[in-house]
Amino acid sequence: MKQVIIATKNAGKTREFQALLAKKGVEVKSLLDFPDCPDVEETGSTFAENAILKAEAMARYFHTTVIADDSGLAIDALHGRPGVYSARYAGEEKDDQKNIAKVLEELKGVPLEKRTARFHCALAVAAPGRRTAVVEATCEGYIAEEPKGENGFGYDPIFYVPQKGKTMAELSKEEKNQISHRAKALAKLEEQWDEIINDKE
Ligand SMILES: O=P(O)(O)OP(=O)(O)OP(=O)(O)OC[C@H]1O[C@@H](n2cnc3c(O)ncnc32)[C@H](O)[C@@H]1O
Ligand SMILES: [Mg+2]
Repeated sequence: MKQVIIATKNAGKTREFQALLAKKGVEVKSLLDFPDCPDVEETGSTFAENAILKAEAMARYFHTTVIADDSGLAIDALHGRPGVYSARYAGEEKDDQKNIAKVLEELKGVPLEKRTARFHCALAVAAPGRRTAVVEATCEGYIAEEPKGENGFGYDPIFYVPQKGKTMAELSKEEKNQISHRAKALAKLEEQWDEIINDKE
């Protein structure tokens, strides 16, 4: 069985990688499968730096190739916030509802045309003794006036995708995986794929 470790403790990201990589016949393990693995401090100032920190720490820990995802939402009217602080925007407890409420409060009274935003995803591939590779992608949209939809995770209920006429949380998993920042970044790893996967008996 082909396998890859994604260095994330986020259940929503894990589900998306599982769906995206199932098509290739690759089994995804995330850090949720390894409850004892250490936390990595995200001290970088960019998505790429944080993805590299997480990937390299976990490649050392597991002695094998890992992919890390650092992602978040950049809102133009908020000068790019929440940005690299997306997970903890409303506090250390990483509460999606509180993060959404904080963003909507900050954007109160801002008209739709000024509510432009994008999701960013940086994926770092690290392996012991190898130079770490990074790819990045974005997905453009608007911040809705109120949350809508039950699918996805994080800021998906307030991220309006104009070409679909829906929020990201109203899209099916398959639809999100056709357009998302994460899917686009993963596609950029296509050429390196044979070196990334581990063959397990
Ligand atoms: O660091 P790991 O363990 O991967 O998990 P995390 O949740 O802390 O992940 P990040 O540090 O990359 O923070 C990303 C945050 O940005 C948001 N985010 C990222 N991708 C998203 C997506 O596809 N849809 C909605 N929100 C997303 C969400 O709130 C995440 O918690
Ligand atoms: Mg994190």
